[in-house]
Amino acid sequence: MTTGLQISNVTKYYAEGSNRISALEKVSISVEPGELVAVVGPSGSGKSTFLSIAGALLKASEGEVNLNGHLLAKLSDKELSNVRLKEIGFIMQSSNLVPYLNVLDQLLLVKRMSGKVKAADRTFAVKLLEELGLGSKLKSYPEELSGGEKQRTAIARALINNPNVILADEPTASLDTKRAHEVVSLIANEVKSRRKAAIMVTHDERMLEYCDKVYRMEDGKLSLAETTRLASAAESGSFF
Ligand SMILES: Nc1ncnc2c1ncn2[C@@H]1O[C@H](COP(=O)(O)OP(=O)(O)OP(=O)(O)O)[C@@H](O)[C@H]1O
Repeated sequence: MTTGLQISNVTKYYAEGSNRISALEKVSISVEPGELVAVVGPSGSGKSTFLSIAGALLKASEGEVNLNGHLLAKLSDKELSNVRLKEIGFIMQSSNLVPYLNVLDQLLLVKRMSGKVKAADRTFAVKLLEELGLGSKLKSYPEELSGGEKQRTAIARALINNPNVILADEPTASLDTKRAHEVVSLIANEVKSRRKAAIMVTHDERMLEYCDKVYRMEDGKLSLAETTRLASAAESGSFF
């Protein structure tokens, strides 16, 4: 079975009155297990549309998305929601934690949504939280956590169902530099050690050092950024 994420020639049109605007044009990318790729690009270039299609939240107008061996266009709505729950871990800009659940229960809630919570699930949740430096915070509520701790809880929550694909949308948007490095290096470690295929949309050039490849989205077209161009552009601040 093919694993990871393969997106081939995906085009997305939005209807706007009688016009249609094309938000993505023949976008192709392949992300292997254990690989973390970044997607950068200006506002309105198509990054959110791209991540929504990769995450089975939006259907492509043309082209093919193969997620972990599933051709998304062939799945029913029920099958798609199952794929989102069990095979994709989403990490968003803000951690979106449930205010009245403690850290451990944030993870167990996700397990509960996909079936009964077993003793092994609880053990795995504790292990993940310890791995992410939250071993002493299992019983803490979101309001008692720092921004970085909240985002680390969100990373653990994204991993609790052991998905093969991780999609992160600006995961450092609400963090200071130190916390941002902490969070992205933890994402990179989990991606490597647990062999996830991961895409991170980011505006934050400081985070690119953790990524295996950097792609640039411009006017709905995705291209691999050349390392040399990237380094010099990031230095001059012209890349974003
Ligand atoms: N639901 C929609 N209906 C019509 N047009 C849309 C819709 N969603 C996005 N667009 C348009 O598609 C293009 C790509 O938008 P998208 O949100 O994917 O860009 P983005 O790179 O994520 O931007 P940002 O960095 O500001 O979040 C833009 O021109 C946007 O106006």
